[in-house]
Amino acid sequence: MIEIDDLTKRHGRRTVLHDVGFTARPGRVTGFLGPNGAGKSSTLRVLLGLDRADAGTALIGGTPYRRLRRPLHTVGAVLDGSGAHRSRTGRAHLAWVARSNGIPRPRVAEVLEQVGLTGAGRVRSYSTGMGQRLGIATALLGDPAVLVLDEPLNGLDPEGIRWLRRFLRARAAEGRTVLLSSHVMAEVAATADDLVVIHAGRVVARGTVEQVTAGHASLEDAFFALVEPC
Ligand SMILES: Nc1ncnc2c1ncn2[C@@H]1O[C@H](COP(=O)(O)OP(=O)(O)OP(=O)(O)O)[C@@H](O)[C@H]1O
Repeated sequence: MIEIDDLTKRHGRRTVLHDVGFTARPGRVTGFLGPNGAGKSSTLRVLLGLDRADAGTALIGGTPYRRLRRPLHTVGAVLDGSGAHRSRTGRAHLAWVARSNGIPRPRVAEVLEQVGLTGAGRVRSYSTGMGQRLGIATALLGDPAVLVLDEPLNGLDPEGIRWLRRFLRARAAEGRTVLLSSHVMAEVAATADDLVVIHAGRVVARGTVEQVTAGHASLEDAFFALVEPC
């Protein structure tokens, strides 16, 4: 479970998050949707302990990230690529992360299998989709109940997008909490159960996909009705 309450974040005199609040629940994929600069990454950075909020709370399983005793076992995050060195193999990268977090080595083969990267070589030869899968494999190492992905669809081809949609749905079906930020509306509508729409640092809608799109032909229409000034 992810619980975000009244989050406010300022950079200098500019407020980039205004009382942002929402919940992402276990067993569901929550789409975090908004145009560029809306505040998605800022929210996720606070959630993942990379930045401090000026006010409000962001909890993962009831605890702020910085107080988690075993973060990799609680939340898996995919932010900017895999973070792997290009001259390493994906397997070597995962083995290194596992070792430095006290995760048993056999887990590496399990996560490689889960993301379909078993036979892959050095990271420098990876496509965008493979890099994304390696990031996801890294996030899964600690078998966390919560997965957070920031713009995971960027640069993926149709096959990669389909794979990711099925993969995230399967993780939610296992009872995990999946939070997925994106500005790709049609894909989010096809993947998510719940939506949180953020615009100019404020949550402008939240609810199930059906609730947020009610009265509109598509999520795209609902989105523009929410974010465009009348
Ligand atoms: N370190 C920083 N200093 C100043 N302003 C910042 C900083 N980080 C983010 N911002 C501003 O905060 C606002 C929200 O940015 P954020 O990256 O959270 O948006 P986003 O919804 O993730 O957009 P994108 O899809 O473009 O990544 C933007 O106006 C951005 O310029």
